[in-house]
Amino acid sequence: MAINCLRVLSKIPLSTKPKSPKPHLSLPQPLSLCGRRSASLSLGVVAAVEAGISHFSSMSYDKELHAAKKAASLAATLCQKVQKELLKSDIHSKSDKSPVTVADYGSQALVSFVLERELPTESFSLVAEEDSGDLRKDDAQETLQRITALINDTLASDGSYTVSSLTTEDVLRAIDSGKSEGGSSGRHWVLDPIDGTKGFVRGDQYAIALALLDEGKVVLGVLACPNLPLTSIGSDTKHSSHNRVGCLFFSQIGSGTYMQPLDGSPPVKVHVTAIENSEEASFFESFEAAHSKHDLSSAIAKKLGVKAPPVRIDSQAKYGALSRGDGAIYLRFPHKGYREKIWDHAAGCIVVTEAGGVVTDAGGKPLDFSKGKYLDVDTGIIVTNQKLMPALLKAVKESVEEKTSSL
Ligand SMILES: Nc1ncnc2c1ncn2[C@@H]1O[C@H](COP(=O)(O)O)[C@@H](O)[C@H]1OP(=O)(O)O
Ligand SMILES: [Mg+2]
Ligand SMILES: [Mg+2]
Ligand SMILES: [Mg+2]
Repeated sequence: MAINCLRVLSKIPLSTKPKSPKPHLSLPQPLSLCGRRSASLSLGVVAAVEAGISHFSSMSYDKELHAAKKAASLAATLCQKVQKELLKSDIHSKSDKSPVTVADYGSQALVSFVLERELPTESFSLVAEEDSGDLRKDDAQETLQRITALINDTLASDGSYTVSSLTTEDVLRAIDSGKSEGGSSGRHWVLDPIDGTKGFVRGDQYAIALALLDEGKVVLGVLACPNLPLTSIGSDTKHSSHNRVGCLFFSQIGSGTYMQPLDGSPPVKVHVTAIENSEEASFFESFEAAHSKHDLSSAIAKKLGVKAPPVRIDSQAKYGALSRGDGAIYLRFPHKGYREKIWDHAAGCIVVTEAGGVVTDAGGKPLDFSKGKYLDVDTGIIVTNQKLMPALLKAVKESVEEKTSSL
């Protein structure tokens, strides 16, 4: 079915914006996020902001967005095939890491190949999670052949490219296109070919997360979430095994966030929740306790008077769910020593901010994607709507201080 769906998707006109979306605020992120475009800004800052507005909002990234949607959708098809095989196999082989390796590399090579094909005139820079080092080893040749066959099958069933089959060398080269370091000048694609590996192996949530940086700023993002139900997964919603799954979220700076089924049905504009009372809020966090401190999130939620239990799911699907109002808050506090990477947040961040949300570190600073592969964040990452952010920041600050002083 996914294959037919991709055929449908590829027939969607180049412009991915539906006919009459009401474009909302197109301020550059750091200021629009905090709603701080006030009289207290100096004239110099205002001038810089205006310059930022005209630079980014006058740019159209339609062509790049079309390519990104196509790349992420094809990668999703490839990952779905692998996950299906993985889940068919017995418990013993579930602990075998190779299926997920095949999907990680396959997804990265496919995205890289599609972007280069769709945008042949643009210089191509990709910052991505995987590299081909291990695949070039002698004992990995069988795996490399499996990956190559999987990519060729996926491209053949889509039918949009009249390429003769890719060779193993083409695949290695496509994976290694992802070796860029990113940074504050020029354009860089940012890719997590499978975000939420643990969820992928369990048969739960994962995402293919692709974003574009222009001069250090995220200007578009696409999140393909093959297992995410099309309807809400909030704490107050009843889950049914009949729910249709497979969501594609996409955003372009200044144009809002849209969600469409991965089967290619038309997109709808989405917004974060309008909840103002933190007692009514529910929050998302990692499924894996090793990825985020659940005890700290509970302390923060308690301070805010949150009644609903946490919704724990893997990957940047959390950002997607938040962008359509399934929950109000996302809390992420990695354990000491872990450094966040740009590919784990770039697409999610624009998907939420263009849907009206706010993404900052625990100190209230916007995330800075211009420093290379890593994000330097204070303590953690918090996400909510504009109304709840002041109370959330206060609760985070107090809870972090209490935790530190109790050590
Ligand atoms: N020790 C860790 N702490 C925090 N995040 C981690 C850790 N190890 C891996 N990750 C990354 O966290 C993200 C998923 O977290 P979660 O699902 O909990 O939100 C993924 O990007 C995952 O990488 P990967 O892309 O390899 O899956
Ligand atoms: Mg990741
Ligand atoms: Mg990954
Ligand atoms: Mg990984």
